Amino acid sequence: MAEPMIAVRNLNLSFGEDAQASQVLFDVNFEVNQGEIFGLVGESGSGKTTVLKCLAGLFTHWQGELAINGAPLAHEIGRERCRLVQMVFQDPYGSLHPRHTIGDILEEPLHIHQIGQQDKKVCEMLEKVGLSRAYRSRYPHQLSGGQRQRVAIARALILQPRVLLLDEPTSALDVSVQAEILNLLSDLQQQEQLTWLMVTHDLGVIAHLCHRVGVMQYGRLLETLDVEDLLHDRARESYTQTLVSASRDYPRAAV
Ligand SMILES: Nc1ncnc2c1ncn2[C@@H]1O[C@H](COP(=O)(O)OP(=O)(O)OP(=O)(O)O)[C@@H](O)[C@H]1O
Repeated sequence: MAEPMIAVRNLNLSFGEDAQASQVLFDVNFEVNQGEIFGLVGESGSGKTTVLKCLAGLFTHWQGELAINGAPLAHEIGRERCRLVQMVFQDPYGSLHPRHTIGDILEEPLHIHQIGQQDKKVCEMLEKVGLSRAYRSRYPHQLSGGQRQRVAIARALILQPRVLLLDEPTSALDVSVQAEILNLLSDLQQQEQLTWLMVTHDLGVIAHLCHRVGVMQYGRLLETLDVEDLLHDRARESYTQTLVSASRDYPRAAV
């Protein structure tokens, strides 16, 4: 059988030391296949973002095994990891350098990885995310929230990663632009057959994009299930059923 694109095995992580240590991930296990979109859901503080940050190399003191396409990830982040795994953050306001132009922001990863044809690649990537090449000379504060998130997505994709990690990619955006960004993400995923792991609170986002879902509570993965089973009340765990019904009662509340 083919290796999963993402493998998370017995992932544990604590913050602090000795008596002050607080464990936030407990033996988290799941796999995501090539081309699949896997959603992580669960209440605030359950550890979803922490799992993404371990895979992205933003936390390095985890224990367990992480692998991309069968190759184990080292704890320290290297250049190769950046080419394999990229992350899009929730807040497009905070994630782009305010004094760099959009052109600089998109060229920087190409420069670091010594990839040629930078100008051409930046223009192609802008076009892919629905922005004209005129945006290259603009600064982040001159863009709308939706346009900034398009730039953040372009920056994440410019190195052609195998895996994209998305942390609530639409929740900081105005409701009117959320659907635009979701449609863009969905188109890009189909074109590139990328593997995605995304954190979301929004049942609508899960229904629109995800194939399978992992449900987290208190740092543990309670169950994984197909999105169809989640949406049709076929979850095994009563916690999952409660999350889904809470989200139906309050469509924009936490799932
Ligand atoms: N750098 C850190 N230092 C100490 N504790 C942290 C740190 N980052 C996260 N935590 C703790 O880890 C736990 C899990 O946080 P995490 O951000 O992964 O939750 P989450 O499920 O993504 O929540 P949300 O949906 O609110 O983003 C929380 O209790 C949080 O306080």
